[in-house]
Amino acid sequence: MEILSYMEKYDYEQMVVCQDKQSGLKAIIVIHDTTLGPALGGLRMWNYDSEDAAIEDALRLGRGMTYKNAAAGLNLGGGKTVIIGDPRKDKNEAMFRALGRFIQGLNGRYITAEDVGTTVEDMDIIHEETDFVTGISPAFGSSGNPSPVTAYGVYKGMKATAKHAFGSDSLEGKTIAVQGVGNVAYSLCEHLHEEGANLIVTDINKEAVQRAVEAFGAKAVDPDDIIGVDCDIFAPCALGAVINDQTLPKLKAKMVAGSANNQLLDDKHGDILFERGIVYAPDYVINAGGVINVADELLGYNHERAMKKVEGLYDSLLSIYEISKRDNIPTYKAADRLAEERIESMKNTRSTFLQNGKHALSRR
Ligand SMILES: NC(=O)c1ccc[n+]([C@@H]2O[C@H](COP(=O)([O-])OP(=O)(O)OC[C@H]3O[C@@H](n4cnc5c(N)ncnc54)[C@H](O)[C@@H]3O)[C@@H](O)[C@H]2O)c1
Ligand SMILES: CC(C)C[C@H](N)C(=O)O
Repeated sequence: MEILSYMEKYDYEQMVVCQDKQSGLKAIIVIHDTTLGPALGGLRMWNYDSEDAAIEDALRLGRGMTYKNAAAGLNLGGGKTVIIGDPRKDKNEAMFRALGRFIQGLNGRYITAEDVGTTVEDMDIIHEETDFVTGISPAFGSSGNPSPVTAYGVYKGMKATAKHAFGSDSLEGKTIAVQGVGNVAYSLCEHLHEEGANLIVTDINKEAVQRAVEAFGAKAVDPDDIIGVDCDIFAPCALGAVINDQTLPKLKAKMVAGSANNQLLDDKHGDILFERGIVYAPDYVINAGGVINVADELLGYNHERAMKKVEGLYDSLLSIYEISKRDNIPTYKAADRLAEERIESMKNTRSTFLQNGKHALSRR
């Protein structure tokens, strides 16, 4: 890919390519935009098919974090890191220590946390080398694993979306197709099961499927079949770009609401959902619970305060649906507009002259 042209098109600030031969670390850190504050975004470890695929994923995810943090009202910019490798086979301590040193070298421009393929234990190792990591063990006064909080936010957001799509926020008796039952989705299924929803699940990991079948009486289907099952709600909770030209014709759900980042392959797929009357919960709004939770660490972690903000995702989504209805625009566009307006308004504030972060006359 033409990296610099892509970065120019979407106005990225920085991409750092990290290599450490001894530990096998091959990582890409992307900082998209720091207008609102340091870039906070998770660390994904995935067995990418190619370096290009990893770079593209890091770039897309980093930009998504700018929008997520802005829409969530956080004073944080957006960034992301990916490590190329199989999280089940290729992890070692030195790899995360090496990455921690690269992150420390950015001097606070980027702060990391968990994403697909990484755990609290990995963050604890990174923490040996840098302060710029969140989601570490609660023993350090940190917030721990963000996944259950992300799941709670998705659950609340799903209820708000159901209110808009079906006229009631009850999920009792609704059939919900869940794609990927990993950390976030398992916890989401607990909430949905408790409320009386019928679950259909899939995963490329058979053990994850079995766990959900046993715990929630979920029906299991093959990964290729999940998109076309008869259901009320499709919940993408695996990887990105699942709403695309191939999957859209098969989709039977009335709404799409899940934890996955970058669910739309392209904006045009959000337009098609809107034209078909399928309510789409903008991914970076509904899945912001985790980042809201880890961001609270920067203030001195307070669980109640963080959860109160996560509860607010219900109303944030209702406001987005209101704008979408009023202005007859797709929901993803309504969300983008809110995020972009916040960033633009702060750009102006940031342009006020300060010398080394201080008032110009502060040496007197
Ligand atoms: N962890 C968080 O707090 C958080 C916060 C916001 C967004 N997200 C996003 O939510 C999604 C899930 O994150 P997670 O932390 O639960 O990750 P995870 O790795 O625990 O779970 C993802 C699951 O998806 C499965 N999967 C991958 N490809 C699949 C496919 N093609 N079909 C079916 N299943 C597939 C994996 O086997 C895994 O079980 C990701 O897109 C992530 O970026 C996570
Ligand atoms: C900061 C982390 C909790 C980020 C999370 N993986 C997300 O995509 O929002």
